[in-house]
Amino acid sequence: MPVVAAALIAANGRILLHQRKLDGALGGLWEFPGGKVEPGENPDSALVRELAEELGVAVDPADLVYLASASEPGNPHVILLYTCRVWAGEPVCLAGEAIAWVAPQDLLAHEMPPLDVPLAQALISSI
Ligand SMILES: Nc1nc2c([nH]c(=O)n2[C@H]2C[C@H](O)[C@@H](COP(=O)(O)OP(=O)(O)OP(=O)(O)O)O2)c(=O)[nH]1
Repeated sequence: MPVVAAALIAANGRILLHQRKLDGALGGLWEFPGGKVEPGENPDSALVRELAEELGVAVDPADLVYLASASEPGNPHVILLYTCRVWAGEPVCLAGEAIAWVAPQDLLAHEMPPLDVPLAQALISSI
């Protein structure tokens, strides 16, 4: 089951993390915003939709740059991480518990779901 996620990278180098709702699956953990690819969608269009739903921003699929994927034994989900440096609108928290702009060196200090950890490491290595 494909899941797509984005590292929004601001001009000052900070990266947006999204805190999941406290009461749901993986509650309270900090992740890269995104979600499941629905039937009939391709990964880019799913991520554009999720970023609009979760953050209220408009992203051009051409500004999504694939970076890395993560999966784990026994879990049907595979997460594809894209970076994005261009969007329209100021991100706000529409669906989760909170958002935060985090310096790269502080990413791993945030408690993350398991698959977001190697994605964060790949991101840190890439910038
Ligand atoms: N970000 C993240 N998601 C994970 C991990 N492990 C894992 O099973 N997942 C699952 C939880 C969700 O079912 C799915 C991510 O989708 P989501 O819950 O954020 O987005 P969504 O809005 O499309 O999903 P939903 O509310 O309809 O269930 O991936 C992980 O390590 N990180």
